[in-house]
Amino acid sequence: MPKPLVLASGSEIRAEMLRRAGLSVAVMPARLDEDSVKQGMLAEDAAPRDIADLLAEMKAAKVAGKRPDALVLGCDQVLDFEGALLSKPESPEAAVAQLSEMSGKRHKLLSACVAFDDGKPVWRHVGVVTLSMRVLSPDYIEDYVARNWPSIRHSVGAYKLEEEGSRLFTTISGDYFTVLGLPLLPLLNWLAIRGEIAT
Ligand SMILES: Nc1nc2c(ncn2[C@H]2C[C@H](O)[C@@H](COP(=O)(O)OP(=O)(O)OP(=O)(O)O)O2)c(=O)[nH]1
Repeated sequence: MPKPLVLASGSEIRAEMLRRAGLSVAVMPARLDEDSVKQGMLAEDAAPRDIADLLAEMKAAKVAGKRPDALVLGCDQVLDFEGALLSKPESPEAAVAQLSEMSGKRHKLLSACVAFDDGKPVWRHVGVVTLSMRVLSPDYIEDYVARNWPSIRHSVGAYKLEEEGSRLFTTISGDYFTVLGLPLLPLLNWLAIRGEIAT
């Protein structure tokens, strides 16, 4: 009998991706102090993928205790730009500065997902995508942020690929869903193998 699925994330796009795939999912955001965990791991020179993986596990663990009956998914996405870990821009000005820095260069998005069952981690995956940003004019960056701030403020890269953000890139090497924040295909593969979803 398939177990109930709980997404320990406040990310609308993650819930939307799962629901659009036909999965019934309950949302229970974990509400962690991510910044202090990130700062602690960066102080120990942790790799971006390890930071994303640990945060995803911590979010899943926090909610798994409340829902022992369910499969609980914790997620986290980090942006690796030339070895630095960027976070969601806190203001339109910060978004303009971040996009200006990334213009004409490549960065990576790493989307981690960890699944808990019976109070312990039973599956994990970190999806990695390399994005090549085109050279953007300062005027366009200003206009782009002014037009899209209410939407892009929730994205770690200050863009949404499924919206005007697609215009920022010349190539993307990796999985579309991973850019949006979830390694959806590996997750669906695992759920199918476990018999949690029909195929
Ligand atoms: N719709 C959309 N969202 C994006 C895109 N790129 C990144 N994101 C979002 C996905 C996540 O919601 C967010 C990454 O931040 P986090 O991994 O910390 O998740 P968030 O704070 O949203 O929720 P959570 O910490 O899981 O409760 O950025 C994109 O291209 N499109």
